[in-house]
Amino acid sequence: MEELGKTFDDFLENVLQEHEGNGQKNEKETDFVDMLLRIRREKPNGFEIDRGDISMIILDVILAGTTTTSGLLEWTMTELIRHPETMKKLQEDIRKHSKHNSYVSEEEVENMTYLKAVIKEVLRIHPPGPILIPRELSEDVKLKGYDIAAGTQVIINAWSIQRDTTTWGLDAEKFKPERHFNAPLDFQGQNFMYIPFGSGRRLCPGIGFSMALAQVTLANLVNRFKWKVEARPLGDDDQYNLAETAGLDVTRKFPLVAFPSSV
Ligand code: HEM
Repeated sequence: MEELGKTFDDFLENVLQEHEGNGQKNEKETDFVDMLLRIRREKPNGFEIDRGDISMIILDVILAGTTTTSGLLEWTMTELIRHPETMKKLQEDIRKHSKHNSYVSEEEVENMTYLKAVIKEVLRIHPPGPILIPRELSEDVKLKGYDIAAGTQVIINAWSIQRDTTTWGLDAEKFKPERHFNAPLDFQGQNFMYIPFGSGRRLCPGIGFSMALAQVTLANLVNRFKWKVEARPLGDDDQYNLAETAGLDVTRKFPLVAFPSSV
């Protein structure tokens, strides 16, 4: 573990040194690290950040922003391959809104309501961060007849909240994007039956970034190719495809191996 920490510190140090070497040459500033370095240099809002803060922000983005988004895409492809009808409807939605044959743009994705419902549904039954960030109570609380003392650590199980049949109905375990049509649920965590990005002060700050990335990547993967997985010779495919890892972020236990062919 110490070794890993040292390697990571070296990696962050190299990234910073390389970008500091760029100075102000990167005028377009499309690079996230250059942008942070400019904020440190120019303090545009009177806000100070130091080199240590920048390292920690880069670390946050790498730790919190990579497997969550790639896991979401892997679960989405898994569910689409398990549900060919949904895959077909999604392809129709994409083709209806996209002018190009070769790619789907970020602007076009904005109008794809079925695509958004598919992603919402995947975040409901496969939330990549299923137990949120643990909270500690700052004062004694009485909740639904339970006394919870100040200092108690509370773990919120979004995974099970989002599969609760009392709020989601008897088919809560079923993958059904249509349930999000005309539903007012968003990702802001104000409706506690749906909290894939958490809620309150610690709400995920990466919602906009991860949604933009996931939507446009998914639209292009589905629009351009037909996808197929190899049938497993024996055993229950669902048990294999839906097995989850354990941990703070939860991905597929057995990676998805899918083969594209042209449409
Ligand atoms: C599908 C993608 C993602 C999902 C499902 C997700 C989910 C979550 C969840 C559930 C939390 C805990 C919120 C809480 O406890 O209330 C969280 C926190 C966080 N996420 Fe994300 N996240 C995703 C992508 C990203 C990305 C792309 C970034 C950064 C670029 C990011 C950065 C963070 C950070 C820094 C925190 C900690 C916030 C804090 O403690 O105040 N996440 N995320």
